[in-house]
Amino acid sequence: MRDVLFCLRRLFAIAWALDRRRFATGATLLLLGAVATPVVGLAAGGVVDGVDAGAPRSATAWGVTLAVALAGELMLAHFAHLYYFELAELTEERLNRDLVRLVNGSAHLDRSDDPAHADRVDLLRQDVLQMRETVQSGLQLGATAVQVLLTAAVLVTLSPWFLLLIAAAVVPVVAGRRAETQFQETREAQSTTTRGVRHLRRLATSPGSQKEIRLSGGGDYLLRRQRDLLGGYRSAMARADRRYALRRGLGQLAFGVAYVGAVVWAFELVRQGRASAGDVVLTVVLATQLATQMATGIELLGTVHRAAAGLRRFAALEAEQTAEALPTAGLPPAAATDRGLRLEGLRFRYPGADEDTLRGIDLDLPGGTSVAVVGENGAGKSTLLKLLTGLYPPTGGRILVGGTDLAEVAPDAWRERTAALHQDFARVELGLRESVGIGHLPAGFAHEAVGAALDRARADGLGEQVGLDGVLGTGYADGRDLSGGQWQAVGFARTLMRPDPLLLVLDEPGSALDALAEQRLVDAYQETAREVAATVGGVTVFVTHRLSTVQLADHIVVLEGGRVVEQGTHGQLLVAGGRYADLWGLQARAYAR
Ligand SMILES: Nc1ncnc2c1ncn2[C@@H]1O[C@H](COP(=O)(O)OP(=O)(O)OP(=O)(O)O)[C@@H](O)[C@H]1O
Repeated sequence: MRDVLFCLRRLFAIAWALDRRRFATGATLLLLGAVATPVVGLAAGGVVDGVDAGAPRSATAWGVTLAVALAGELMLAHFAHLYYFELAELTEERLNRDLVRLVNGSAHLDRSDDPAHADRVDLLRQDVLQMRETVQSGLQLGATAVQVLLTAAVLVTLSPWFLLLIAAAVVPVVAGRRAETQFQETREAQSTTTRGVRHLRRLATSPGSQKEIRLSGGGDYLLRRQRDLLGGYRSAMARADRRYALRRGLGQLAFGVAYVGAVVWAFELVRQGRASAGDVVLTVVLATQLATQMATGIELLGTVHRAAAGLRRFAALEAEQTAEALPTAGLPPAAATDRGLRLEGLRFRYPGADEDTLRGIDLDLPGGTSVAVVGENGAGKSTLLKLLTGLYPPTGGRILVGGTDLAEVAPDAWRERTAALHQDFARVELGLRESVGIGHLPAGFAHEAVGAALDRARADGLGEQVGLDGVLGTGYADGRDLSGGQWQAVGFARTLMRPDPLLLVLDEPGSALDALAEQRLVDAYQETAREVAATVGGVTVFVTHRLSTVQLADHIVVLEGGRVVEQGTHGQLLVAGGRYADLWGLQARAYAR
């Protein structure tokens, strides 16, 4: 019951804050409709007693009451629905917004990389979809509770033994709750499977991956994988469903026996002369109503109870995020720095991983320089960039920005001074202006600012082709899909919206570009970096596998197994004849062939 009260308190508080008038009117109409239900029983008994006693006036008065109560029961519930339906929609929307804020509100990305957290967020997305129904169910549950209480009060005035009927009515409630909890546990245990199925479905149907799936003929394989996953899921859920139905059925059976006993007892009271024929009708009507009310109540309780589990998940996430919320306090980063960045004994281990990805990195990156980070797949290059941009806190060592430990700098303020294009950049399917302008909201999507960012990213041609208000992506009827390189250029322009960044980060610009386009992109970046270096002394760090691009950097860092194994200029590293020289030789031979 605690769960149910918690859920109702929370949802009603949101609904009340969103629209008091609608909430109060909907609830009042529902309650009036609830009162009408037991009145139907009283009036039906009154009619029978009136007729039995040969009192036509009384019978007529009760008849009119019966008609009004029946009409009220139907009409009031209908009008109430008009009010609370919209309110429920508003509540669901609000929770959706809260979820987006929560998922994006933590200081670091650690949680997003945790599969258990991903499962929880996935469940929460489904939970929020149910909240609309829950608000309605919660209000109806309140009205049903009033109905049950009134019905019970009337029955008890006939005979205290009818209390047993009410006690029996609790059995299906308890059994239903148990069944619901078990069902929920099974559902949660299956969340990894459902997430997997959804991923496979998206993979097989989304425009982004469909080309590859079709060409590789992998569709059948994905379907088989889905079938296998679903096979296990369905049998687990079918078992849970059967257990659920059995527990609830047994609960209902207990009430059914008590119901028959109550009707028999009413006839016995008449036989003893302690009750009238009208009382028997009243008992039959009310006991039937009680059965329906309890069944409805269990159904509604189930919905609210299910939602309570979701709201608890929500509250837990909220509490965790509040504890880890982006601290607003902290030092501001230096307005300008020629000391650049310094990494001291930097170590990092991903949450849940068995070993460190970065194993003690010491680097000096003076302000105004461009730094290329190279190394084999998995060397830790992208991880290093994530730490520099503050997406993760180091698990050891520190990063100094202009001499100040990054851990002491306000994360928000640091983010405002970094511009980053990651390997898995976002394809923001909105208008070109928004897709670029979202990189720096204070600029207010202004034509000049967005146009300048597109120019700097050398994507002005795209601006002319699509138009600043042209819609990107196939998610819209009038949207236009872009090539991988064009999407990257939009992402690049987005990063260049940031004014005066102290750190510019570019992770594998060549992943979607040909060599020439990558060179243009890096040139554009270098140019921006030079401008920034001249004004604030920013550092540019880029990761690429193309050494033709790397050679232009002021400083080259070679990572291997999370450690710096070499560093220097292109010339110095070639002379040193180490790892970099080997890689250079390999790529030069490949080009010469
Ligand atoms: N979110 C994560 N959780 C756990 N381990 C991770 C995560 N991201 C990366 N790793 C691991 O950290 C190591 C370094 O990954 P990283 O992406 O930094 O390498 P990289 O040098 O950028 O590789 P690539 O050239 O392939 O992009 C890899 O072994 C990878 O499996």
